[in-house]
Amino acid sequence: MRVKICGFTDPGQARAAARLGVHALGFVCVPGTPRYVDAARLREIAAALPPFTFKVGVFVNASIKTLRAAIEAGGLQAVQLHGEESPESCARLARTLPGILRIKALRVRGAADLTKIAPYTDAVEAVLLDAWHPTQAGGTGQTLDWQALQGFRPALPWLLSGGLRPANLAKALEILAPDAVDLSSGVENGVPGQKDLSKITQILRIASSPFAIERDCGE
Ligand SMILES: O=C(O)c1ccccc1NCC(=O)[C@H](O)[C@H](O)COP(=O)(O)O
Repeated sequence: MRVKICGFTDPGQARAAARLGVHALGFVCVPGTPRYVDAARLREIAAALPPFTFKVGVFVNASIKTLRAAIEAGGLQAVQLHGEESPESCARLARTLPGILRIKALRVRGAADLTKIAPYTDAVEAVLLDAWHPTQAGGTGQTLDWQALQGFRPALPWLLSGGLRPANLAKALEILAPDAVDLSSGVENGVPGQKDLSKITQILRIASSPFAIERDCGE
């Protein structure tokens, strides 16, 4: 099970997470949100990371100019799109941003929302299912209804996100079979953007062997 951790703001914490074996690191490039990193900070974090670290920028309805600036500053390999980006605009990014993987994030309130995924099948490389929230585009700590997603097998790779933490990851992986998991607030110490390396270590352990781990990761 691949693990993506999102919302790093500190170069030292990002480097430590990469060294622990986190597969992909995410950086929130959305001004006005609590984990926002601007281009200068993104550059600083990227410079602190070991070679070959997979870096993902997180955006909401960003312009091509904004995407390009962040890709350049952070040496990003992928963009994760949390706004109302249409399948057509995602498909166009293959030409405007060649070589950059596209992940479309969809906020899911119920099984009916899953019908939104099919139009993205040929437009992005992966979808990320996040929890629905009336005002926040991500990082909410809210979980999806995992039972309602049981048997979910989209035509493209998918990441499970939304409210995952050491105490519930094994349970989520008992019910669902995503290609990767994505976490943010569940591996923080209560302050947005401040990651807790011991929680990240627990997550990596659970993700590598979810059914062998006793659920002793109480909150
Ligand atoms: O994390 C944010 O602050 C954020 C803000 C705006 C758009 C997206 C954002 N996060 C995207 C992520 O990939 C998070 O990891 C995902 O929403 C899950 O967050 P959490 O429920 O806290 O694990």
